Amino acid sequence: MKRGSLFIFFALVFNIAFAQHYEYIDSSKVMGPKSYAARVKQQPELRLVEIKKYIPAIVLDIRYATTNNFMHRKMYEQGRAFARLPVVLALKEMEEDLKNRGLGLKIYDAYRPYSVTVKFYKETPDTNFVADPRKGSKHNRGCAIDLSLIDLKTGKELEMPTGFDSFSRKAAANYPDLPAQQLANRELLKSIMQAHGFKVIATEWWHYDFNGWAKFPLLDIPFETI
Ligand SMILES: C[C@@H](N)C(=O)N[C@H](C)C(=O)O
Ligand SMILES: [Zn+2]
Repeated sequence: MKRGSLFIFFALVFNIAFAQHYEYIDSSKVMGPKSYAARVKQQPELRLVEIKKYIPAIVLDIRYATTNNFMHRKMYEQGRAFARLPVVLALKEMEEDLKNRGLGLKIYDAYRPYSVTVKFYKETPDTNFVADPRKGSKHNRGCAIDLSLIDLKTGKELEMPTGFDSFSRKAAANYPDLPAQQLANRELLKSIMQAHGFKVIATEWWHYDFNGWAKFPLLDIPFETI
């Protein structure tokens, strides 16, 4: 065998041996760090960016970087929030609108690596509240944000129907039987998010998908490599 062919042969064997394989999905549907880097070189306008860098005043409460979450353990090494550039630009516009009303944003979660979605599902296989890893989550595409509103004067969250990740009926985006102030706050969040290109999911008042999410592939990239 010629040297060139030998090199290609070993490169292929190496790739097959070390490529990431997933239990629930065709592995070619999930981008790892290498293929993501190649893709964003061609389309930098679709890259993941750190939300704080674009919106410094945004408040982060990244629950999966703490033990205060439904898994009761740290799922992320770092309490950081990333999303695709168009998502972050929409959030930035929204934050500017909100500032004029004395309100701000608090983020609980944004881009989430696919392998974390798999861990969620294995422990809580309830697809009302946790994405099915056969399809992946919009979070894995860098196109979903879990968030709430805060009062800029006090820094406190506006009163909402439930806490974050309360996997209950009351958490539904249209749950009707609530105190007037909670309903008003939830609906305010909904109308502002809709006006900026986001859509709430039926089961969780805090979870918003960015319109056009389907053109962004699923990713499994740790925060440290972004
Ligand atoms: C786990 C919860 N915060 C969430 O994001 N649920 C949706 C359905 C998801 O996993 O995409
Ligand atoms: Zn979510």
